[in-house]
This record gives sequence, structure tokens and C-alpha cells, in this order.
Amino acid sequence: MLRESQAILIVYSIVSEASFDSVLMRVVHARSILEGRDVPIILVGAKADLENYRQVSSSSGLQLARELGLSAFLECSAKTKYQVDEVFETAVRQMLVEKVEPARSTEADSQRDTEQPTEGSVPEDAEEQREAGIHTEPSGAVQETNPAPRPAARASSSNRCCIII
Ligand SMILES: Nc1nc2c(ncn2[C@@H]2O[C@H](COP(=O)(O)OP(=O)(O)OP(=O)(O)O)[C@@H](O)[C@H]2O)c(=O)[nH]1
Repeated sequence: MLRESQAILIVYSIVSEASFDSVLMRVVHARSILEGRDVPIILVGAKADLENYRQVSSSSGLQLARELGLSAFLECSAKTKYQVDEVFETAVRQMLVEKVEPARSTEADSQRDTEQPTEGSVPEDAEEQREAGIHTEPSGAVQETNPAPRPAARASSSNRCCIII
């Protein structure tokens, strides 16, 4: 299952430092199974409604995602539904730009592809972060949805997303 995934969500709980500490191990494990395939890995901090019990800051989540070269970082709450849709939308968006099937690009396609803005690594500067799609939510939660640059491609009907909790 993991081997055939086209997007991977690695989920920890913001109220459990132990679950956050296990992220590195889970990313290493996922990458070892992917054997070099460039599959987007998205880091998700769950139980974001439990702000009063928070053990892992949003900035720690974002920093780890950056350090590990992950594709995106978000926090969500299954209980309140906060950003749950965004997690899956991000996964799908990332899958659609992933090299799922080599695109048979036409001249028009290649022209369009080269006109798209180049998305890069996560900047430190606040203004650049805003432009890059990193949002600071009213709750203070940081959402980083800017993907690392990936080749344009076509989605296949058999796209799979694997969630590691
Ligand atoms: N407050 C809150 N509780 C949640 C959320 N998601 C899950 N839970 C609760 O966390 C407990 C475990 O949820 P599960 O869905 O079983 O998750 P799990 O990964 O199997 O279990 P844990 O590792 O114990 O969290 C249950 O009591 C859930 O109701 C959330 O977003 N907010």
C-alpha cells in the first residue's frame, strides 16, 4: 500500500510530544519503502482544537517539515473539522503535480507549464511566506501548503493516498 501511494500524510497529535518525536522515524520508514520515488509527504498536526493542552508548537511542526524537505505542513482537528478538507485538498493538489504518469505534453502544454510560477522552498521572511502560501491562522496555527517544485504531470485514475498515524 505505502509502496504504491502517490501521496503520504504523516499525522501526529499536537498534544503528544511522543507522537511528534516519532515523525522522523515514520518519514525515514516511508522514504525507505518508496525507494527514491518522489512522492509528496505531508505533515499533519492533529487535534488542533486542544490548544490548551498543546505540547507541540505550530512552528516546530513547520520547522520539522522544512528540515525533512516535506511537501506541506498543516494542523487540523477531526473533532471540529478545522482544516480537514484542506489536508486532503493539499494531498490531492500535490498528487496532481507529482510524476504519476509521464505527461504526453503538447506544445501548448509546455508553453503553459513554463508560464506557471515556480514554487520553491519555504522562505523565512513573513512577506515572502505570505506570497508562498503560508498562512497564520487566527488561532496562531501555521499552515504551510506551498509544495516543493515538482514536474508537471497527469493524475492517474488509480491515485492513492496513504495516511500514517
Ligand atoms: N479533541 C480531539 N480528540 C480527537 C481528535 N481526533 C481524535 N480524537 C480522539 O482521540 C482518541 C483516539 O482517536 P482515534 O481516532 O482512535 O486515534 P488513534 O490514532 O487510533 O488513537 P490515539 O493515538 O490514542 O490518538 C479518541 O478518543 C478520539 O475521539 C481531534 O481532532 N480532537
